[in-house]
Amino acid sequence: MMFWRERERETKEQNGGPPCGQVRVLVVGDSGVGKTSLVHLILNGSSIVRPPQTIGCTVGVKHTTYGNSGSSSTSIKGDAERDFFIELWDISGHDRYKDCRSLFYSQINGVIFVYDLSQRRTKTSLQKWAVEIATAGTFSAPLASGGPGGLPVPYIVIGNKADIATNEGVRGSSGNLVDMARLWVEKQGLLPSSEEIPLTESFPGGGGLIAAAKGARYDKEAVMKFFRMLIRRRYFSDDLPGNHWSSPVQKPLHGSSEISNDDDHLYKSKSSSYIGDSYKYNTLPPLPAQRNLTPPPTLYPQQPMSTPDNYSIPRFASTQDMSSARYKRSDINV
Ligand SMILES: Nc1nc2c(ncn2[C@@H]2O[C@H](COP(=O)(O)OP(=O)(O)OP(=O)(O)O)[C@@H](O)[C@H]2O)c(=O)[nH]1
Repeated sequence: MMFWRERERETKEQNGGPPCGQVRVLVVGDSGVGKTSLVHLILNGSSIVRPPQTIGCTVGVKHTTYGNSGSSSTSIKGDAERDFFIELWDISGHDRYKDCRSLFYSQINGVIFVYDLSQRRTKTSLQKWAVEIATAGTFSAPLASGGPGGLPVPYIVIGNKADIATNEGVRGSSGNLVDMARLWVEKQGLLPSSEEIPLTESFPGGGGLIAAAKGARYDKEAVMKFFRMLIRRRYFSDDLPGNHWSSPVQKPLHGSSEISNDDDHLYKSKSSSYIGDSYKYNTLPPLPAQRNLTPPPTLYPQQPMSTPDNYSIPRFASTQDMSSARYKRSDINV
């Protein structure tokens, strides 16, 4: 038995590197915007009814595969399918963790910014989050130029709670609406792709809710594409020195449905609930210290306290939105 396991391991290693890999994604945004709910949905495909308030940071891990034995959209020529783990670091948005949360900004491959479509200030404060991460974080496989606030890794922006936002985007939450949202999250998390969205009568809300559910289902695919893009950048890009499994025959595919351009800092989604933001990028190149950090040999979750590269990188800090109001959990009336 040991013999075969050993042989299998050797074969995989001869095939271009260790059998699995890992990318780290921060999930950030103001308290109560729905980060924990979103992570739970990504990991489990179902809603969480009463998410606890995150204390500091919670890490969830999603398994996926990437390589030529998967779907054509994830294929890499000449490369066997491998296991990858997406670490989702759900950072508490509460102000009480403001001074210590930079502990978690280590070896970042990508960022998911989350805001509440019904609370406009949660969107404007994303710039502040971007500056904080860019200033205090260390990055794996950084981009050649910085994004919002100097952030040197790809990111997506997710507008959550589409079910309670009006077309104008500013309506406060109410208890009933939150209940409706829970119902919606349950439905959209459990629906197989072939199944129709439930009839209008199933929901107390009407067409807007159904549209939101449809949009969210579509965007789950967008999130997976984002993860695959991060895997490709870290492990299959010829441009990044020190990456595992990079070889002339392992060039990234540039399929039309994939996020193939590394300069696409922001993944732009067309759907209603995942909304691309038109950040203006500054033109600062990444500092030498931010150049590609050597990835670890396996994909097991990294321990933030033991990471040797836990240092601060002084970067240009935007003053935009520094005055954004505090967002209280009570504002969403849950
Ligand atoms: N209406 C509605 N409510 C949602 C949605 N997603 C999450 N919620 C609710 O919003 C509240 C806050 O959600 P969380 O996931 O805990 O928010 P968070 O961003 O992780 O909050 P912190 O842990 O404080 O940073 C909970 O009551 C959720 O049920 C949604 O899409 N629509």
